[in-house]
Amino acid sequence: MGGAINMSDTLLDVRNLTVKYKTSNGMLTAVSNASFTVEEGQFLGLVGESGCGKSTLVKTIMGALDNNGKITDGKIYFQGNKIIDANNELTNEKGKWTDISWIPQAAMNSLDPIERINKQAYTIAKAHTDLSQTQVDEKLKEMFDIVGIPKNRITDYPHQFSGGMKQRTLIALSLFLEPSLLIADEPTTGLDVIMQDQVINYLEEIQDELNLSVLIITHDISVVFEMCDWIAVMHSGQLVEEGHIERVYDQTSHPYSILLQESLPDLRHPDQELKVIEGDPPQNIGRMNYCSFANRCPWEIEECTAVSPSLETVSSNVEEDDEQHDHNVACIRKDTVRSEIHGGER
Ligand SMILES: Nc1ncnc2c1ncn2[C@@H]1O[C@H](COP(=O)(O)OP(=O)(O)OP(=O)(O)O)[C@@H](O)[C@H]1O
Repeated sequence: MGGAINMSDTLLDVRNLTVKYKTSNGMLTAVSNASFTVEEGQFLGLVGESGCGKSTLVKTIMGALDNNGKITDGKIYFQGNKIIDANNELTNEKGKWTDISWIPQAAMNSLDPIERINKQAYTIAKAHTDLSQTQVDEKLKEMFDIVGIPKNRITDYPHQFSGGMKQRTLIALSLFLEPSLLIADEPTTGLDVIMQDQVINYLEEIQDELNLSVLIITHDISVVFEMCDWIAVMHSGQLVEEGHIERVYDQTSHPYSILLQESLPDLRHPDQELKVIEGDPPQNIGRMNYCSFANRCPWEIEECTAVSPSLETVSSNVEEDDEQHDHNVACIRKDTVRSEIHGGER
């Protein structure tokens, strides 16, 4: 788990974002009224099962939404500047691409197999900077050092690396232009446990050495508990729980997060019996004026299908102004759920 961070400036600020896709069945809501921030130096883990809208959120931030996708509400700010809103207006395009670096899902396969790594880095650099090949090589060597690959291997071809090394090469390639924010989509998926561990360790090292902010997108809540300072849990387009990792781990409060935690192996409790989350998320066609988890939720009552719950701070036993311990949950039954699960701890 990541260490304590110094809360300072807000780097990324996503406010009330709703993104829809035009489909043959109507407008599908992929992200509904989502708000969250990434602070300087923070590791935020955005977690949820396949199809919940994680990639849509990231593509929106990067201005890379599919053609049939549209922001219907909300705004995104980066370093205080609005970079995108419902008019798809991009106000800071050049800055955005060098300050935010994105490793898309399955990006390992996007490394060009017939081009040396340092040449690929030069191609990336050329699009944004005036750096020479020699300057690129120097920067890349520094990054190879941080991710634990010998510097002299910057001239290798991708096929000369193992899966974990390729993933770390991608991290190096995404960092050598010194972005403020790295967005890593499923950085450990498809790697074996040892390589997953390596990638996690190197990302932690990067946090220490570069004071970088990282948004990690994953379906694996244990990866988030292992390496992030903050967590945001998403279910079928809605952010359902978010907060400081320690609080969310100790007092998980949204029914989906509770079941998600019980459905995946927990590195701290390897003997725990795994449960299955029954049912499927709804097809969010039209307005989302309901809780997307209602039809799968053991605590569901009629009202859950009649309102879209917003994130609200849950009671905590720390000082009220201690922002680092914020813990927000979008569930109209959160008090009942919390008292059943955590009893007197509330
Ligand atoms: N171009 C598109 N057109 C129509 N629907 C789409 C499109 N892209 C995504 N969707 C739908 O939007 C919803 C969110 O998809 P998204 O890819 O953002 O989820 P995800 O959480 O990233 O899933 P995964 O982890 O499998 O990539 C899903 O219901 C998906 O089917």
